[in-house]
Amino acid sequence: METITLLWTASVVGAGALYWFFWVMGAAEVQGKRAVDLKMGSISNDNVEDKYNQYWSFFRRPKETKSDSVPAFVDTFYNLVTDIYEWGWGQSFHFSPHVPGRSHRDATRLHEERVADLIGARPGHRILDAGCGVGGPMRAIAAKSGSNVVGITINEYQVGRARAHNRKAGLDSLCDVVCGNFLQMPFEDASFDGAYSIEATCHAPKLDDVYGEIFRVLKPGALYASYEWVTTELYKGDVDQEHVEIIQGIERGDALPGLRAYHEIAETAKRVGFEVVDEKDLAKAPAGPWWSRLKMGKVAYWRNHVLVTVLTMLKIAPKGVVEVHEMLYETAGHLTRGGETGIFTRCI
Ligand SMILES: C=C(CC[C@@H](C)[C@H]1CC[C@H]2C3=CC[C@H]4[C@H](C)[C@@H](O)CC[C@]4(C)[C@H]3CC[C@]12C)C(C)C
Ligand SMILES: C[S@@+](CC[C@H](N)C(=O)[O-])C[C@H]1O[C@@H](n2cnc3c(N)ncnc32)[C@H](O)[C@@H]1O
Repeated sequence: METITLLWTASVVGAGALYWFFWVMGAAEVQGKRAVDLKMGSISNDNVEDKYNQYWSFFRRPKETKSDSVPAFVDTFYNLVTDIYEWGWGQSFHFSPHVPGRSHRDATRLHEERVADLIGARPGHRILDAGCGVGGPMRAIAAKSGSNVVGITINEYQVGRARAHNRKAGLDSLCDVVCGNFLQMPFEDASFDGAYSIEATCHAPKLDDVYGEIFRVLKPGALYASYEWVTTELYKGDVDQEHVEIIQGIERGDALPGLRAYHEIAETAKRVGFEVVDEKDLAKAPAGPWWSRLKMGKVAYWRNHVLVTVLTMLKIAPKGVVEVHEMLYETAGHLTRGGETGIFTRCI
């Protein structure tokens, strides 16, 4: 009798612990994805490992990537990482300056709403989001400004996720999402009243191409704001091997065909026809460090590693997820070092 009671108690406690570990702790972000729901975008379970290996060999030497193939490999990258990003970061795939006393969620929203102010978005406007992810920024900007936002992403899986989130947030009448390449957009000339891109155009092999397309679809006089990833004047790739490793680590783990230098952004914008009204390094004071959120996540990363390993062993998550997760963990280290050394920043 006692043994039965003991076994019964042990199994109830065990089941409770498993439930807590996978479902309660598994929801890394409030309202986020759960570990048991991790898919690898539109890649079938049997192909995840192969796709990851193909991605990895393509981006091993980022500056040598073939321009024409970049969008296809960026698409593969987002098939591999979209669910992990949503699970561990939320619906906005970008960094935000740390705001003392405010949560990450608030800081993210403030950073997104700033875009609506910068481009003067208002009700009746049609605004372009070039590289929209699963639409965190588009929902914040549409809700704040009342404008209609049209997002474009190269990744079909993200289109489905973004549309589902838009419906759930009751914003589907203001937010629309299309699958396409921002280097050749399926939009008429002069058909938008404003545009923005948040940490997305860094995926373009040539910045001229995507800026040129955005300029084409904007009405004359309309405003465009872009949050960019760049190296700073402190980056000394010709003499400092550690600098090279950090920057290549960022490029490899984020599907970037080569980071640009800070000064190239405004130069390119002018070259394609824009007038540059303002530019800023988003890491400079009074902005708090954008990489602090990455540093604080160490315990969560370990828990996530255990979760993906166990789920792969149980065949709930596809083979290859552990490798993708490890790649992201390493990338987080390179991004943190890039921020701390000041050789890498985000600018507008
Ligand atoms: C703009 C881009 C993406 C920026 C960030 C949203 C992502 C960059 C690195 C990602 C992450 C790193 C570590 C992951 C962690 C190991 C895992 O357990 C949970 C998810 C991470 C925190 C993940 C989340 C998104 C990033 C911070 C690029 C692609 C241009
Ligand atoms: C880091 S995510 C940022 C997403 C979104 N701006 C956000 O902040 O949540 C980069 C986005 O750019 C998109 N992207 C990259 N290259 C693209 C291309 N050639 N055409 C369209 N979208 C692209 C990706 O699919 C992804 O949605």
